[in-house]
Amino acid sequence: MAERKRVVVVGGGVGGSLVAKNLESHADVTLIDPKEYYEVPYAQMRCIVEPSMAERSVLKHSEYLKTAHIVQSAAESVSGSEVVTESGERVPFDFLVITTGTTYSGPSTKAERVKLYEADKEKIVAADHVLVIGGGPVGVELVGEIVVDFPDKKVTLVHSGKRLLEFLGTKVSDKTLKWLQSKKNVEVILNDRIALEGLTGPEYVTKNGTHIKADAHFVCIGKRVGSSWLQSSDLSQLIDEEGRLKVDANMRLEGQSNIFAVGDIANTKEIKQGYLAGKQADVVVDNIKRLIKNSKAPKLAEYKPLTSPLGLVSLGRYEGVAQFPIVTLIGRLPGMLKSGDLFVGKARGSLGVK
Ligand SMILES: Cc1cc2nc3c(=O)[nH]c(=O)nc-3n(C[C@H](O)[C@H](O)[C@H](O)COP(=O)(O)OP(=O)(O)OC[C@H]3O[C@@H](n4cnc5c(N)ncnc54)[C@H](O)[C@@H]3O)c2cc1C
Repeated sequence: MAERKRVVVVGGGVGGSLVAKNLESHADVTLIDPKEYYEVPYAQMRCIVEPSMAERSVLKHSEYLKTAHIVQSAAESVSGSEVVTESGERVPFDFLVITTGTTYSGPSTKAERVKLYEADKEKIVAADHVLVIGGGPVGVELVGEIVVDFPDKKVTLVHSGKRLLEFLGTKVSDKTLKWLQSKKNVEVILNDRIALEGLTGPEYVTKNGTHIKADAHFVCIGKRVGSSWLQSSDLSQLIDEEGRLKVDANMRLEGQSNIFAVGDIANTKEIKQGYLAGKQADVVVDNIKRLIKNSKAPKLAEYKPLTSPLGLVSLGRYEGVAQFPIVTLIGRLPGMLKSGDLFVGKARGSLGVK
């Protein structure tokens, strides 16, 4: 019998967990991730107000992977056909899939992750006034969770951009601003910022001189693309000006026959979303299977980037705001699509876990 091919997946997030799961019965798969778990990212802000949800939204890699090897360490570089980890392991590959989306600096065990959510909730419970910094999807979703579960708290949202949720269209921004201000009494400060160095409180001063007295703050600003670990390898030539990896139509790194990228790290021309990471993962799984079967230039599947941005942002546990191709909706209807379970059941199902 021919030897099984070695597939190394770097990053255990939305894309990496799916690639590892769907290839483990076809190849000798190794997943490299600094955490012992995959976390459904869409539920993160709910976990802050309801930490017990993390029992379902945080899954140890060992819960959904049956035969794949798990190396719990950050990858440090790619050297020839090996991935070198911070823990000093050298993991050889026939196929490499890079899915290190955005940089991660949180806890590495599930128990610590849950504890952190409990501490976050206590912070909110003890506060009369909560300050949220950053009006992208993460900041807006957190504010939504707080105002729905803790309607008596005063909440201030400070955002450096001129509108909220800039990754979607202006209709989404306008409707969301109105929902927050008129319906939920949130103080929204746009076009202003709070310096993050030495941030303590309870007195916060914005760049434009507004004073905010708050008992707790949360920083929800965009994370960096997770490609810095590749800087010292030959693949660094394939990092674009945004820090993403240049991929071809088959999701392979440009000019590479056996190295793929999936998810936020890939420079596909579209918004960066988890459901797109899932679609890319399907293409990569398909292509690696084809290459395993027939290494002599088989026809490979192509990934078609999204042409009009679709987006769904939850506003607490009942409502949401959605941008579809021809209509933008806010309220219970988009909320029904996401805000209850936040796709946790779906994500668990796609990894074969009930
Ligand atoms: C609150 C919130 C709500 C969201 N809502 C939606 C939504 O409704 N719909 C939607 O489609 N998208 C949503 N997104 C966006 C979505 O989560 C991302 O687009 C998606 O997670 C990208 O997947 P990924 O696999 O590229 O990276 P990630 O899921 O970010 O995973 C990256 C993985 O790489 C690992 N890693 C990083 N560096 C290294 C290294 N050096 N070595 C090894 N491993 C490393 C990390 O530990 C992590 O496991 C939301 C995001 C957040 C935070």
